[in-house]
Amino acid sequence: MSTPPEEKSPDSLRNVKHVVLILSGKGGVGKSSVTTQTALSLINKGFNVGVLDIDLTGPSLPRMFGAENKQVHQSTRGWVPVNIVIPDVKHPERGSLSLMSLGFLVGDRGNSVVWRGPKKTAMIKQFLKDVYWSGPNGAPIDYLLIDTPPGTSDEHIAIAEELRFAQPIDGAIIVTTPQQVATADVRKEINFCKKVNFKVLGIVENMSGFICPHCAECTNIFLSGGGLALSQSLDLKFLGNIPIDPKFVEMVESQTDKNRLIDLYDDCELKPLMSGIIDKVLEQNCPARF
Ligand SMILES: Nc1ncnc2c1ncn2[C@@H]1O[C@H](COP(=O)(O)OP(=O)(O)OP(=O)(O)O)[C@@H](O)[C@H]1O
Ligand code: SF4
Repeated sequence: MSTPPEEKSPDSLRNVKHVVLILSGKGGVGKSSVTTQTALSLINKGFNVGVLDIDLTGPSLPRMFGAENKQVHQSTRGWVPVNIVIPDVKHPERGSLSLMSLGFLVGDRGNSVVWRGPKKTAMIKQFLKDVYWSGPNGAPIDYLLIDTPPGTSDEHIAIAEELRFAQPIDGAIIVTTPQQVATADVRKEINFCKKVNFKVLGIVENMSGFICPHCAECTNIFLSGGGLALSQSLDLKFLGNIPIDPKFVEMVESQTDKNRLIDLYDDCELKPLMSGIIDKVLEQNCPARF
């Protein structure tokens, strides 16, 4: 018997090899920053990356990538994401980056979206189905990163339902902060992954210490090490710590068309740390979707 059309894997993911979700129990722990840096790291390792910003309450990725004024358009194959990084002769080792965010559709960043459950769910499902993902010249997207809203809400259930037909997906990176690891939110997020059968690729402890802008020394202003302890107690992989680096925020704010985040990030103290974190994800050798 053939599969009913609504139960097919979303066509938009046909050209996507790996899907990774970025989750956090609470807002403001740096999920979007970790998504951004995961994307930058993967590009620097030569992968073609797609980023889907599904955080409908506060889509922040267009701002992080300095693309707030860019526009998406529709083609016969679906929404065409914004090209943030395309291969260039100066950096042949880099991959590409394309971004789709609700922020491009609602425009003004102050125009926050206050949709009720069913409308949100419908939007998320449409986002997963209707974006035409493709690398340069039709090359496959190696990694699609999905930046989800914080918590385990209706939106997450919608994502899980939609991705059920897009297996195998690699799984989820859980972002926490040193203060948050002791709370129930992270455990809830991990239980959610178990329930919907998403593999936890590992835990990242963000805002773990502070890099001094003067001497680059890292000081633990809050307790550190909770992320590692939590991973050990739940038998999950600990991917690493990312300290607060005021220069990272400065880089995000100082981008221009000629001075892009991908270039500025080369001088960021967080770059090698993030590279090590991503290596720990890659070494898990998750099977590609095709
Ligand atoms: N390691 C870091 N170093 C410096 N600044 C950081 C770091 N992580 C996050 N930030 C900053 O903290 C703020 C909140 O981070 P971010 O937007 O990534 O969090 P979030 O969890 O995605 O939030 P939300 O739930 O609102 O989407 C941003 O201004 C970001 O630039
Ligand atoms: S780490 Fe402390 S002592 Fe060193 S430069 Fe920074 S603020 Fe000053």
